[in-house]
Amino acid sequence: MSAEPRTTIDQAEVDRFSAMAAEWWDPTGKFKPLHKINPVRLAYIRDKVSTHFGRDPKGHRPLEGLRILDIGCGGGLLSEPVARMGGEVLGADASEKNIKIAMTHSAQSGVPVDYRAVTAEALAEAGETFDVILNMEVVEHVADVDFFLSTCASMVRPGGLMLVSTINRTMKAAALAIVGAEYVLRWLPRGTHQYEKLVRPEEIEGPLARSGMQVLEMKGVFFNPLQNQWNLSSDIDVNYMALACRPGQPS
Ligand SMILES: C[S@@+](CC[C@H](N)C(=O)[O-])C[C@H]1O[C@@H](n2cnc3c(N)ncnc32)[C@H](O)[C@@H]1O
Ligand SMILES: [Mg+2]
Repeated sequence: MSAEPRTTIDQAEVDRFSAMAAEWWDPTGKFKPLHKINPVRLAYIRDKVSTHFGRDPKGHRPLEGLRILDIGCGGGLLSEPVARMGGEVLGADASEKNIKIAMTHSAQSGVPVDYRAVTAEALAEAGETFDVILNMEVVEHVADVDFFLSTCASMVRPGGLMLVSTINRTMKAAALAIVGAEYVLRWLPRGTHQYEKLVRPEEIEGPLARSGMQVLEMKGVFFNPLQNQWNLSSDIDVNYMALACRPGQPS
């Protein structure tokens, strides 16, 4: 008897996102926190990716010609603005419903993105490779973090980058990102994040290093209630992003 193939899909998680799919592009809906955090993470992506590839971050289309995978793209909140910066974006999500919403939105806005309802393991199996992989707010929702990250890393070309954002598994994150955001402020539906599924920095660094990648920096992202906005921070106890590269020359 053969063993079940290894999968990154946690079906209950994918179903939860599918059930909310109609709200992806509503800035006041269930994905409001992602809309609010978008400016700071898009600026970070633009800066880091364009600088790494020798482009001018202030240029018109600084990501022109780079092949970019947005894994777990949801409704495309990142895929579209990254495509506007010139990236050739493949938006992949395990939920067909999310992909349908993303396709409809991109058809309406006229921003081309190659959306596909596939997993990272299916893309890797098909031999796909990328200059940049955006892995934003997904690791805390998958079935097998190690397999998910190493599969994504295997698709990063020499000289390429991967960005991973998630929530740290700390008491501070439980207080702010779960109790605060889901129960007190009600920014997110209850049950969006489970404490055990949150991901520590070393749990990202480990599989990436074993896949031959080098973590260049970890950056915190913190909500400032006085400014009512998210900013970069040196505190990685709650929300944070990891930037990693595969050594080598970009082709
Ligand atoms: C919190 S959303 C993040 C959406 C987007 N990356 C963003 O930051 O705006 C997580 C997404 O990951 C998707 N997802 C969960 N498990 C996945 C898997 N194993 N492979 C691909 N996508 C997955 C969900 O369907 C959902 O759309
Ligand atoms: Mg999340």
